[in-house]
Amino acid sequence: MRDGINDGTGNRVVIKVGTSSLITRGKVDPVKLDTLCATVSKGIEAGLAPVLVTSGAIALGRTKHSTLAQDTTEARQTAAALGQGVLYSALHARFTAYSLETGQIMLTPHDLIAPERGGGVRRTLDLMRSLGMVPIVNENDALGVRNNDVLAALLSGFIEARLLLLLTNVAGLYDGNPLLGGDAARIAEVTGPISEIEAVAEGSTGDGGTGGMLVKLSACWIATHAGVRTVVADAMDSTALIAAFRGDKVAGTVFPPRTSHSVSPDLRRLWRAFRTPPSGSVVCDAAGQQAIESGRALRGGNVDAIRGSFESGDVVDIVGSDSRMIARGSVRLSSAEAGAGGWSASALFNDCDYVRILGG
Ligand SMILES: Nc1ncnc2c1ncn2[C@@H]1O[C@H](COP(=O)(O)OP(=O)(O)O)[C@@H](O)[C@H]1O
Ligand SMILES: N[C@@H](CCC(=O)OP(=O)(O)O)C(=O)O
Repeated sequence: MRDGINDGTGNRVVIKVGTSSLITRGKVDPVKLDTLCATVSKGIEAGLAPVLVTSGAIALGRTKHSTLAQDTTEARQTAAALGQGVLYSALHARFTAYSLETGQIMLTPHDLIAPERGGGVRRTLDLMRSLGMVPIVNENDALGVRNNDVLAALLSGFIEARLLLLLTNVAGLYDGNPLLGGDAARIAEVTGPISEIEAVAEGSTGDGGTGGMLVKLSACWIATHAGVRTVVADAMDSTALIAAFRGDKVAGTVFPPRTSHSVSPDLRRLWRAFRTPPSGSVVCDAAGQQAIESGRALRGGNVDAIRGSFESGDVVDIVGSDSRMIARGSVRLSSAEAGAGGWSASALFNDCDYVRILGG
C-alpha cells in the first residue's frame, strides 16, 4: 500500500481528456498539457496505474490545411492522421520531463469488443503497466472517427478499472449547459436513472470535440454497467484524480457502478446498447417487461407502441407498459417497419443486443 492506495490490480484507472482540455486555438496548450501530465504523475506516485485516452488530433490537424476544416469524413480522418503525431509528440515530451515513459496505442471499439482481437491489447497493456509506462490511447480515427468518451468507457470495462475519469472543460454535469450562461447547478452524484439526466445534457460546444455531455452519458452508461465508478471533472483540477479514486469528495459528478467486477462485463452487448444516445423508444407489454426485468429471453412479449423515428440498427429505449425505461438496445427494424404493428418483442431485439437497466 502506498499513500492509502492498494497497488494490486485494483489500482487501474482510465483517464480520458477531451479536445478543449488540451488544445487552444488549434495548438497544444502548454498549461493544459502540463496540468494533465502533473495530474497523471501525481497519480502514479500515489500508486495508481493510469491509462490515458486523449483527444485533440482532429483539432490539431485541421489548422494545417484549410481543406481539413471542412465537415466531411475524409477531412476529419485526414486531420486526425496529421494531428495525431503532433499530439503524441507533445504528450511524450512533457511526460519525459516528469521522467515517465509513454507508448502510443491506437484502438477502435472493435478491438475491445471482439474476443479474438482483445488478447493483443490486453498483453500489451499489461506489459506496459509492468514497465511503469503510461499508455496513451486515441481512437484510430483514420479508420473511422467515433468518440473517445465511449472508447474510454469500453477500455475501463476491458481492463476492469477501479475508476473512469472523464476530464473536460466543465466541472461535471450540470442541470443545464454551464457555458451558455444562466445559473446552472452541478449535479454531485447520479444514483437514479441516467436517462433522466439525458434531458439536461446537450451536444458539444468545443473545437474539434465530438458529442458533448450527451455522449459522455453514453460512456457513463457503459462504464457503470461494466462495474466501473465514473467521474466527470474539470481537467484543470489536479486533485480530482486521487480524490475520485479514493471515493473522497470531488468537485465533479460521480456515477457509482451499477454492478460489480465479479460479473464479467459483456462489452459487445454494452456497446450495442449504449454506443449512442437513443433515437426513439419501443413500448413493451407486461409479458415483455417481465421477461426483461427477470433476465429471461424476450419470447412471448409483444410491442405495444413505437415512439420517435429510428433506423434498423439504431439504439432505442425499451420502455415498460408503465412508461418506465427498463432496457436499451439496438433495434432490428426501423420505426417505419415496426410502426406497422403486431410485432413480438423478439422480432425487434436479439437477446444479445439489449441491456437491462441496473440500479434504477
Ligand atoms: N448539462 C450539461 N452539463 C455540463 N456540460 C454540458 C451540459 N450540456 C452540454 N454541455 C457541454 O458539454 C461540453 C463538454 O463536452 P465536449 O465538448 O464533448 O467535451 P470534451 O471535448 O472534453 O469531450 C461542455 O463544454 C458543455 O458546453
Ligand atoms: N479521436 C478524436 C477525438 C474525438 C473525440 O471524442 O473528441 P472529444 O469529444 O473532444 O473527446 C481526436 O483525437 O481528435
